[in-house]
Amino acid sequence: MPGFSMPEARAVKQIPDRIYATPQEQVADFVFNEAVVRVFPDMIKRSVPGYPTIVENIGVIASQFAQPHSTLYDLGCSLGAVSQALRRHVQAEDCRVIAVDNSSAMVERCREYLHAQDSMFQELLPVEVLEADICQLEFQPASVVALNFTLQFIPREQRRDLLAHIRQTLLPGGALILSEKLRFEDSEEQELLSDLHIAFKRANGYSELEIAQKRSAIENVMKPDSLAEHRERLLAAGFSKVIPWFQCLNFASLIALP
Ligand SMILES: C[S@@+](CC[C@H](N)C(=O)[O-])C[C@H]1O[C@@H](n2cnc3c(N)ncnc32)[C@H](O)[C@@H]1O
Ligand SMILES: O=C(O)C(=O)C[C@]1(C(=O)O)C=C[C@@H](O)C=C1
Repeated sequence: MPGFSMPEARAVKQIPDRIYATPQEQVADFVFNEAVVRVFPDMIKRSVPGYPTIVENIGVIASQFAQPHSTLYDLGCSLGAVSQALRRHVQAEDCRVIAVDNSSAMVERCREYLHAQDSMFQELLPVEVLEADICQLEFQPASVVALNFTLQFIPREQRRDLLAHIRQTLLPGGALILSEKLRFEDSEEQELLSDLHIAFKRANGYSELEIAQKRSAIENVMKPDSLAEHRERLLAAGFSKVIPWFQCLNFASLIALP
């Protein structure tokens, strides 16, 4: 399938993530800084089961919801993997992509990667990369909004307002695509799926030390919700329907319809 060959991804230098490989006296809270930016493509692929499939299929799903003359948002874009997938798949007339992140290190590198995509392909959708807080953003009328592993980093008390704001910005026929790490209310399910996630990381070459230190680094900054919490909050924010389309271990992606 030509759409799945990801030529741009191959052009990105894959520096291995060794950030937590040496013992740290005190593990600092995780931040999306320059050190993380350097290894991010490797880190996210080895940490999130199904990540390449999710990213590519966000492009495919978006192509079904994109409306002519509208904006497509990639919120918490990091290095722009989702923006690149949107540009590979969306054919609707006169669309543009707005990618937003509040990490200046991410934004700088994201712009470089999107320029590289521009130099390799013709007739790509125009893209703009904004350094901004997505909770403070003035949205343009949009047909597709992607939050790919971003909402879990937004303080819990701000999540509902952000989703309500996104709902108000969505055009009829559009969609929000929301991917998140999940937590489970059933303790056996929680234990099994988080053990399997650890096994996934181990199978991808992370040591016990790396896994443990990364866990301490993210526990104060990344707060996953359950599927039921996501569904309730999306409905409370004004979405009419929530459709899970992907789950691998404790990572899932949902389509929410206006
Ligand atoms: C796990 S990464 C997202 C991965 C990316 N969407 C992808 O598919 O490769 C989370 C991103 O959200 C960004 N972020 C967190 N809080 C944000 C906020 N309030 N406004 C904008 N970006 C934010 C972080 O800087 C980080 O780049
Ligand atoms: O849950 C974990 O252990 C993770 O490493 C997950 C996760 C994420 O879901 O965004 C956390 C931070 C990094 O951005 C990459 C992956």
